[in-house]
Amino acid sequence: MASTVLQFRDVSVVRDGNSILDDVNWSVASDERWVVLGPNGAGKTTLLQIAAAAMHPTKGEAAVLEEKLGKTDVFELRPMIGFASSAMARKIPRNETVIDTVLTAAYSVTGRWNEEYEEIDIRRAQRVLSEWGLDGFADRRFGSLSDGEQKRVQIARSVMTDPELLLLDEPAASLDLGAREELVGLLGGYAASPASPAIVMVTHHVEEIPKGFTHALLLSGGGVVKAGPLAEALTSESLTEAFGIPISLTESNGRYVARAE
Ligand SMILES: Nc1ncnc2c1ncn2[C@@H]1O[C@H](COP(=O)(O)OP(=O)(O)OP(=O)(O)O)[C@@H](O)[C@H]1O
Repeated sequence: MASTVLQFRDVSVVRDGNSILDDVNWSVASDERWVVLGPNGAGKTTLLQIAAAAMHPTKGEAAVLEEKLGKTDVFELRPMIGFASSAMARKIPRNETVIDTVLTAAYSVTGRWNEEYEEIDIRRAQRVLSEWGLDGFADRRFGSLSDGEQKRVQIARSVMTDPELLLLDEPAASLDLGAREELVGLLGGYAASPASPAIVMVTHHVEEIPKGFTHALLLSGGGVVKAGPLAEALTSESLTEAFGIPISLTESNGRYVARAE
């Protein structure tokens, strides 16, 4: 049976007197795959920070993997959460090999020192690399990879620990069309597997929503415009409201295109 991996009740975040998130109510079940959309400054990254147990709400209550933030040891919680973001990627040493970039996730570090890795971890890292289309890349230096390959390594790293919740902050940002489609295809396959964890992906573009994603959360100005199953929450009307311009959304075979009217 599905469990609740995220439960936000009236969550607000205030910084310098500004409300960054405003009374957000949201819940994510273990078998759901969410896309989070909204204009620049809507609060998407802040929402992910709370989901990652990296930030506490100023007001309200957030539970992550059924543990209330503020009443649990976040250092025990964080290894159960996979998080791929450009901020995380910046911490990966450029000269780290791809296999070590993924392996070090098992030890919650970036940059291999003198750790001895278990054979079981090495085999898992090789399997994860293969799942993300990175066969033959194990000995390459992270900094020598293309943007698309680096993004896939970041995701491989974030699923290495077999997390119960996977958070992706703009995984397809800066990718060319071919690399984007390759990543979206891999994410779609991953999302469709019942063995995969709950996924929350922030993106700026509906074109980047993989098939197999089930729910959408639209944010604007720190507040929820719409949240729910994709077919109900992701519409021309909700995008128009979130972005403040008339937007027309079309869906074809599980993929989306949006443009201003
Ligand atoms: N520590 C802080 N102090 C003051 N304001 C902040 C702080 N952190 C974030 N903000 C502001 O909160 C708002 C929401 O930021 P956030 O990064 O969550 O938005 P976002 O939806 O992820 O934006 P983008 O799409 O541009 O990445 C922004 O206006 C940002 O400037």
